[in-house]
Amino acid sequence: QRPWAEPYKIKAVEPIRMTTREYREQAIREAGYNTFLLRSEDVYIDLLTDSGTNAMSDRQWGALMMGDEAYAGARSFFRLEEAVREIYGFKYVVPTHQGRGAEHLISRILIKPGDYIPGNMYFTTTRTHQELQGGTFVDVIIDEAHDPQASHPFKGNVDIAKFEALIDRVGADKIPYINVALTVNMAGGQPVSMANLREVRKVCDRHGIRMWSDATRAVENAYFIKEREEGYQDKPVREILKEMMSYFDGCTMSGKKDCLVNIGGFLAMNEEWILQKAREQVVIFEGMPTYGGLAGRDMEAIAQGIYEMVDDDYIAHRIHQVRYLGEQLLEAGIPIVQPIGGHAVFLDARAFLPHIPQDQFPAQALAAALYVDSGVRAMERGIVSAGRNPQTGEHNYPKLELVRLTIPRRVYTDRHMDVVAYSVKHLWKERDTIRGLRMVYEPPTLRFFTARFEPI
Ligand SMILES: CC1=C(O)/C(=C\N=C(/Cc2ccc(O)c(F)c2)C(=O)O)C(COP(=O)(O)O)=CN1
Repeated sequence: QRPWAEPYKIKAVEPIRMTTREYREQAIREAGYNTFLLRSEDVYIDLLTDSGTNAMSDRQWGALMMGDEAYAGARSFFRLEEAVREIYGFKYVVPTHQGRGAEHLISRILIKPGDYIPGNMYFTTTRTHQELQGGTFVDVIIDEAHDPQASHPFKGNVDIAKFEALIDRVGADKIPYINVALTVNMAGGQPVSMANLREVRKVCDRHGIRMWSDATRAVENAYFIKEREEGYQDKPVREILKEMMSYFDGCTMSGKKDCLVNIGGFLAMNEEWILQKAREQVVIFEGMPTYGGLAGRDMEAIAQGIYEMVDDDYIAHRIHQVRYLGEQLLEAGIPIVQPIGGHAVFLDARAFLPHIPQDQFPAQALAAALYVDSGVRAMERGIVSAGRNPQTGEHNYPKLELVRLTIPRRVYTDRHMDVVAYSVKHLWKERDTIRGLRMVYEPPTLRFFTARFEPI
């Protein structure tokens, strides 16, 4: 079996350095045991996020020089529009500074106070913008998604019965749209099948409910359909993505993931009245509709990234690199979310640290311990990220208490993955020495970004 190699060669490098353990113990203390508060220069291998941390290609860097910085009607906007039309298939697009800019616009346009927005598991910024408009997020994902060890091939699927039960309970006129995330970040980067998209479309058509996508990692989703769904093995990912998006009325997009850029996003749609509304709103919050908070050069980079992201060799390598890390941990008997997701390996912190109760923040403690052990930065995706219930003020207690090892695109080699695996295996042997944390500073919203902790 010929070994996998990256389908690219390196043209520029950015030195990284390993620090000492005592240095890292000091650094994590100063960062309040919150990996978000570490300085990048103190991080050896940065697996905090795949958002905006991807390497651009020579063509993308070259495209920056072609950026048209005209305030209105920039050429670069029309190149972005053309790429979205060709690859995603939507008629209209409004650029935004990043994904949550698009979430903000669509929430303001479609959600009225008292509305319900069903979705396949929550995402932090998505739910926050729905709640800011007086909407209530309702989780309609299949039960398997909440079980880290359940090995369902499409754990991101919408549970049609749950969706229809919500419609029966509150009425279709209280549901402006269903938000289908492709893939489902908080479930472990899990995909939705094409068959499920068709079923959701049928329910939406029957009740006149719009079908919206959070298409942030839709190319990874397309790759899983190619691998796992009958009839798609011989189709290029580009074709699978186009079919997936054809079931939707529109999408929000964080270009910082699939589209291989460091900043940027967009709202895309097929209905002209939504385009009109988005153009009215975007000038208030992001900028003219032909730049939406982005420089012309950013739009050029996104357009080029949209063409590169559907290259079959590129996406196959991307998915396999994540799997390469996950499989090493599975071989060592380390509990991770299965099947291995598209953008990250998720450690099951509840199973990793059964001696730490959830309100002592096991995933937060594990992420901090990993950094001290090896300078690898991961992200907490458990009770801290789940925040508090707006009605009761109580912690939300998610079933999934996870540490996300998120692999940026085209940045690290498999040797970096070996270093990460070595460190996680070492921690696994020493897991009984890891202690719980108490939160000593808690911000009111999206607390995980800036909260501070101390060891108990
Ligand atoms: C599926 C989806 C995302 O993954 C996403 C972002 N993701 C990030 C950055 C991040 C966001 C929120 C956090 O709680 C978080 F800790 C990390 C991430 O690392 O995964 C956005 C929003 O896109 P924006 O970041 O371009 O605005 C919308 N939809």
